[in-house]
Amino acid sequence: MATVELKKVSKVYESRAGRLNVLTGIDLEIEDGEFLCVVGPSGCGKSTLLNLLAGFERPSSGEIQVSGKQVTGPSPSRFVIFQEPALFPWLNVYQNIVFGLRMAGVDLAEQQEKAQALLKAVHLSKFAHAWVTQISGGMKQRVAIARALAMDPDILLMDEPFAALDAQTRDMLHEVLEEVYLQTRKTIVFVTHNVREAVRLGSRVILMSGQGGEIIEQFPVNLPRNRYLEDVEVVTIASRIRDRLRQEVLRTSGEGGADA
Ligand SMILES: Nc1ncnc2c1ncn2[C@@H]1O[C@H](COP(=O)(O)OP(=O)(O)OP(=O)(O)O)[C@@H](O)[C@H]1O
Repeated sequence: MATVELKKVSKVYESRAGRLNVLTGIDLEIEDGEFLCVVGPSGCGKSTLLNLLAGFERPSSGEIQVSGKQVTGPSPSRFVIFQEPALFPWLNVYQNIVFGLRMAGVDLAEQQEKAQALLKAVHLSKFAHAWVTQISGGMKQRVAIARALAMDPDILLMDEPFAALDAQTRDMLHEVLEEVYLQTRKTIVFVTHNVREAVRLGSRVILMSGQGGEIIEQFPVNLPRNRYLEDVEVVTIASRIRDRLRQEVLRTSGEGGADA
């Protein structure tokens, strides 16, 4: 169980330039097994929200609880996947996936069993012994997903994980992630600039304000899976969100925006 609760969470950064209210009074509940996507204008505090959930940073006020326990720092039960997969270049695909298990002292047979299942889940069985320096960006990100799942976290926190990939590779990663989600029902919080990606993947999309870091609207996505970026329903919901996002960008006269 990993129910996440944010209670009046605010984050303020103080710098020589002044005080920056990045998040203000965020109240949010994320259900166990929910796939929550976060969109909003550039610089609105999406990554900050994820960093607070990860425990990399502490709220200036308010509280974050996971399954009733306050988040006070990072934990292997909340695994973060970034845009750059940060794999160990001196290890092959298999060794990267089992790295955390090895460190945790998991016995060899269990490491092998888990790795084989994960390699299959991310469609990399044939590449188990490839060096990570020799595989594509999309494959690297699949290794990162498998490495995260090896630790069996309660929550996956994903910060624009597919933003650097070409459209075709991104489509494939959407399919892999959706399969993984359907198999594991992990709670996922996924930050993206791409509204259509958010609707294609999420069971709910939250839209953040351009300034002051509030949630201005929430969009449930009650569409059956598997979904595709081109599905009429996906496109329709995405265009509603994009219109609202455009209004917000204009309102705050920011320079940010969102991809289609
Ligand atoms: N450690 C920090 N110290 C000071 N300001 C910070 C710090 N981290 C982030 N900020 C500022 O907080 C604001 C929100 O940043 P954040 O990265 O959370 O936004 P974002 O919505 O993820 O942005 P983007 O969409 O461009 O990735 C930005 O103005 C950023 O410059």
